[in-house]
Amino acid sequence: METRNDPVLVLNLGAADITLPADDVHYLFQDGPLLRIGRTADDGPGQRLGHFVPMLGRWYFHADNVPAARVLRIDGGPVTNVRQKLDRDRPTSIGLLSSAPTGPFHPRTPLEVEAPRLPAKIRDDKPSRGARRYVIGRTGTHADISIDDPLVRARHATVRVDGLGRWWISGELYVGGVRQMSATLSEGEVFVIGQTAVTVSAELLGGTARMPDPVAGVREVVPGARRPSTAETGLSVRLDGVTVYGHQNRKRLDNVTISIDPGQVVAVVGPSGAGKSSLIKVLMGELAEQQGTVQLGPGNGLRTDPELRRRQVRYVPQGDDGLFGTLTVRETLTYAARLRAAADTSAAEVKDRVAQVLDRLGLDQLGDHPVDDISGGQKRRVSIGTELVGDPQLLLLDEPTSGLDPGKDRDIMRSLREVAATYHCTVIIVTHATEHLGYVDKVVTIGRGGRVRDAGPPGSVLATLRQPTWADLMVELDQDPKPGNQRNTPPPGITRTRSAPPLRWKLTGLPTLLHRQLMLTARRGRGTLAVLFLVPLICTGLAVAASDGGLRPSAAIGSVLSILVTVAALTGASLTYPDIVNDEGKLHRDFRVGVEALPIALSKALVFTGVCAVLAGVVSVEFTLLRDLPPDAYGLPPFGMLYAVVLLTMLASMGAGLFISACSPSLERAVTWSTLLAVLQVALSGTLFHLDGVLGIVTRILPARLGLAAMASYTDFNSYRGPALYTDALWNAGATRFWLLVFGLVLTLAVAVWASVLVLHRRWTR
Ligand SMILES: Nc1ncnc2c1ncn2[C@@H]1O[C@H](COP(=O)(O)OP(=O)(O)OP(=O)(O)O)[C@@H](O)[C@H]1O
Repeated sequence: METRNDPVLVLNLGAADITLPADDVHYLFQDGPLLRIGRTADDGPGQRLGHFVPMLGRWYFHADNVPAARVLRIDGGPVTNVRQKLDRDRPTSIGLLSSAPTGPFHPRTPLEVEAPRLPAKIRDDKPSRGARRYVIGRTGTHADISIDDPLVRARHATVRVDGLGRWWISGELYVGGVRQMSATLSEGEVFVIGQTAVTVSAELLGGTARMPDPVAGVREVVPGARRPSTAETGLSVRLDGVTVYGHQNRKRLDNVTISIDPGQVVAVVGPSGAGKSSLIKVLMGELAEQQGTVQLGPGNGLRTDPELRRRQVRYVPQGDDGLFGTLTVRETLTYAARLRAAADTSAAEVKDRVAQVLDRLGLDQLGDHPVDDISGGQKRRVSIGTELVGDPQLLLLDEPTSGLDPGKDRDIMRSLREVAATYHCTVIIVTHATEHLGYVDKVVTIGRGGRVRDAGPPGSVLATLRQPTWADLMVELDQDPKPGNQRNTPPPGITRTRSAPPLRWKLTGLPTLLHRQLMLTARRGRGTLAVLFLVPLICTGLAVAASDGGLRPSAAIGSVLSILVTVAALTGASLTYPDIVNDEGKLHRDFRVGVEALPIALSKALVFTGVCAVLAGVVSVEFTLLRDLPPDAYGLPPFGMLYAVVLLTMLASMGAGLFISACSPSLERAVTWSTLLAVLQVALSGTLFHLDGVLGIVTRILPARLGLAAMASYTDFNSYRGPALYTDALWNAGATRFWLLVFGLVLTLAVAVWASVLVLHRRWTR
């Protein structure tokens, strides 16, 4: 059976797919106009172009050299890297230069393909050494080719032009939906930079570019005046025969074919359960089309990189989900703008963009109001504005008018119409509300079973479907198809899974998220903050009352140790267990625009580390002022030991709380798990039970047990406990043991945060 480490590669060089088993390297040869695959490196005749190699569960194509790479096309796109990762979830097509291979292909059987069109002399031409470099960058910077897109950096890529007018581009771009760091493209070919599709055109270079005679070789292109980008904005959408199966092979979408032009406003209507949300998820790349194809934008290809989808498709969730109520409208849009912009965007640019959106959505008077204090309709505008600050190309909205008063829903529909016009953005609205469909260009009606019944201008749909009103149409759609027709067996071999964004350990956006988390924590309200400080203050009082001797050697310090670590452990977990689960909708929204789970989890962990540092200080100072500390040991002063162990116990528990929050589907579930954790930490810290054998080992993952053991080791607790009481080997004195326990707490924290990142990523890509 195929495993992750044992993948086959399916190659398509024409009508038939061929399968390369993962047991060996396979070599690619060019014999004039013929392509063939060999099992050994010198399996000629012909020139060897490179080899396919399976490595760690993936397939790569290694070109033998740059000219060899340049005569090939993989999946219709140029081969610009000598080492290219291949997609093993779909057949990979290989051809020579721009020609598509024809006829069936079999290993070791020569294949007829069209010969390269360029004369050999010209084929390897490069821009001359002195050729001018054009900078592609964001509008408002000093770029030669300026792109009005917040995701484009000031110096995003550079272009040099060769004698054939081909663009040699270096920088992060997407060609055919695949990410590349460099590419060579001819006039008319399309690449995506940031989220914007750009068509290679001499026009963009300033209009005075002279294309020399190809055979005469390379000549420098004369630079002209800087001019605005002619890059396309607003994504076109083409779905062709898209089918998605759900539970028990019921169709969620059935053979959906739709075509939407750039800048159109489209409403998707249909009864509950028809498949509207499924359609949106397919467009976002969160649901795989099991049959058919989805194409976004011009020439993006069908293998759109999930990262590109995150940039190009922007989603406004239902209701207020996705907004932090304690932030002001301006803060909400400012954080959103920063998270949806290139890293080198200045504060002034962000401010400008936010001011523009506030103005266009009629929110400028409400900039300083907390989101909690504005009306439902205004919140919807803020939610739409949250995506507009990123200058979207394709905006998807889930029920933007649900729950609004009549009149307010019309205002929202009207502003979406304006949004499409001013932002040159394609807008797709899923809605149950049919009263204001006059504002849209096209209505897509979906009936039960995920079938598109009609798609066209609002006026024509009712006529085509022969219904007097939209209400009648909804009733009719709800009944279609008759029960029993809905279940279908998917054809064999179409278990296509979506290509989810891979887990990336990138910290992009962390400063913004940290700032936002600080504001959110500070705005938890005076009452909540007071309780946060009072609980450790009062509980430390109990530890003080437990023994006059404090942490001086005596049999009574067991209770003191127990209370101190319990305070630390419970305080730490209580800070975070409700946090992610409460913010899940908002954090998922950040993830959808390209922020990784790592900075999201880390921003919470770092801010709560700061809170723990203060609370551990409260506990340690209060206790030190009122009671004695143990004698010095292991080169660490007693106050340092008390503060460090209380803080690390708090932090490790804070990490465990974060993990619980990341795993829990609801707040109720998070409360249950954190209560269980609290009980375990109190009961199994070591002073209530004699923890030996397996229990003694297993409980070492509990922060309270590690913290108590570290303090017990520092105070040499085993040596003066009463003979009637048990001793625990973990409590023995010894510098190595003490520092190992401290390390154990740090490790618990690190593992908990790491596991939270994994769980969050999985949750958002499932
Ligand atoms: N996660 C899922 N797994 C499997 N099937 C699902 C899932 N979610 C929805 N479905 C099914 O897919 C079909 C379409 O559901 P979908 O949510 O797309 O409809 P909808 O038109 O958006 O409904 P509503 O207007 O109530 O949100 C329904 O039959 C539903 O039961």
